[in-house]
Amino acid sequence: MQTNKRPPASVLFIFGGSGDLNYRKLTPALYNLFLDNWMPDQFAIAGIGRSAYSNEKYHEHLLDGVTKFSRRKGKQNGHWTDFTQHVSYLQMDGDDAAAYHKITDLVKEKEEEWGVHPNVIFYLAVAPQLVPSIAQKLGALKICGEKGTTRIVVEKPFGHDLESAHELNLLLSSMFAEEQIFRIDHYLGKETVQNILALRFANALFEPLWNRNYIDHIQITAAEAVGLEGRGGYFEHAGALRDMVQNHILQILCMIAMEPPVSFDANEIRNKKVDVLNAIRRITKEQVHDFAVRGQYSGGWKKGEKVVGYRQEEGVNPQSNIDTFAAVKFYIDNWRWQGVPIYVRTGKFLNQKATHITLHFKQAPHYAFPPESAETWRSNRLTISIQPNMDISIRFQAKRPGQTMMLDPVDMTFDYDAAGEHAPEAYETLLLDVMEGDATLFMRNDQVDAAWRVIMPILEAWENRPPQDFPNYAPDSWGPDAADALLARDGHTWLNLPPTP
Ligand SMILES: NC(=O)C1=CN([C@@H]2O[C@H](COP(=O)(O)OP(=O)(O)OC[C@H]3O[C@@H](n4cnc5c(N)ncnc54)[C@H](OP(=O)(O)O)[C@@H]3O)[C@@H](O)[C@H]2O)C=CC1
Ligand SMILES: O=C1O[C@H](COP(=O)(O)O)[C@@H](O)[C@H](O)[C@H]1O
Repeated sequence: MQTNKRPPASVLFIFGGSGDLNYRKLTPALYNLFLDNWMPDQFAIAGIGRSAYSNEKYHEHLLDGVTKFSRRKGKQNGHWTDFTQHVSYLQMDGDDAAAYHKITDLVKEKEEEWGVHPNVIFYLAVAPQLVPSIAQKLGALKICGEKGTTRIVVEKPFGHDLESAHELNLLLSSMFAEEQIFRIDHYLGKETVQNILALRFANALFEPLWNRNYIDHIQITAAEAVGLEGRGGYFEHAGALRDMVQNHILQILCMIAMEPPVSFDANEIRNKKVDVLNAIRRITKEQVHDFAVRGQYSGGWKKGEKVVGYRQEEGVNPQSNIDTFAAVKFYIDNWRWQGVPIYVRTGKFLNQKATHITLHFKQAPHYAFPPESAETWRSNRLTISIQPNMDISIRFQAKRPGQTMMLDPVDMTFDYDAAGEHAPEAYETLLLDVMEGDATLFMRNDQVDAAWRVIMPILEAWENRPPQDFPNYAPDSWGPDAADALLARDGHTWLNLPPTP
């Protein structure tokens, strides 16, 4: 085991301890932190839910998730019993204020056992509508007065729209100081997303080109090959624009477009990011049609298997107008990005899982090579692949070997997978940051508000104007034709990278 500077003693309460997020992501991440020797010397994790579990059954349930979803794929499960010494289950209803003594009792017990006052972390991995009720009850607990040692982690989506996000922010800040509130967006914990800052600001090579003088347009794709995976009840209240664009995609856009930070202080990074969100040109409701495209998948075939359409999924209204695909063209009105379109798209049941960002460079001002080789002239681009590939690739023109001056596009690639032996999962990084109290990779209240402000006109226009053509894309495709038209109008096409072998 490596020696790490580990966080102080901590008790972590996971509301939603019996839920999907904890099963798939949180416990596998915590177990990996334990295996990599990042967990504190003294720690306790308590899963919370209404379902009945003995500690033993709870551990079995969690081990199943670890075996299926951990990046270690079941390897090193031999240390599981040691890990579970720290894990318990508290059966309680988050709406029942009288049950909250179970929390203070456990904290007291650990305090006595360890002889120190531990950090207390409340992770709210529950449906958004439960968050205010739980947060209110937590705020009333005596331990929540311990500024700095008590933290609350709130999962996305943060609110349902600008107004509800604003109300939730008010509620949380009436009980917790801003530095105690961790609004999570797991994309910010992804290694390759964090590497955007290193690429841009640790190298003198790219920054001089990173602006409207050299960049023609930018594309951000966050395509998913999976469908709803049983989350129909949630998705019916969300849709792709709320689920992915308002948070993950806008956060990536901020990292691509932000000005160089003076330091890596959490507030400095967040200030620079919020500047980007505030500079995004507001689309008026009347313009939405020209700037945004929505889609919903039909039934059909996916990799040889018959699948139902969105409207036939469990928990979905058979006449649902919810978007399972969204594409938007943004402009950033500032000196760096004026006039550079930024196209973003996301969707369920698309052709492949692929998240990548591409900066397409402008053509060289004069082409002195034979016209036969001009076909691929436009191909200078820099691609940052977030997942499943983790790499950065630069495409440029090179001479084709031979006696004639013919050019071909070639790629020079940095493979992040090969460099970092065991890249931590996003939730590992973020949970460790919470235990350490580092909020750099979390959203501040004004960032959340600003992101909602960007998408509100689109949401409102879509809600007021029901789509006439849903369902409008087939599973395994790249979304509706209108998404291609959005770029074609500007003379561009979406970059669809070849699938991972
Ligand atoms: N699943 C995922 O991959 C992702 C989820 N998220 C977010 O995480 C949050 C949780 O999602 P997910 O885990 O999928 O949802 P689930 O429906 O799987 O889990 C919900 C959890 O909430 C608990 N719960 C519900 N009502 C109460 C109550 N009154 N008191 C105490 N506990 C309660 C449930 O436990 P019980 O029924 O036992 O009471 C269950 O553990 C959501 O905000 C979601 O958007 C974000 C990113 C990815
Ligand atoms: O937050 C969410 O993200 C997942 C996609 O996450 P990824 O890390 O697998 O790219 C998405 O499926 C889900 O709908 C959304 O709520």
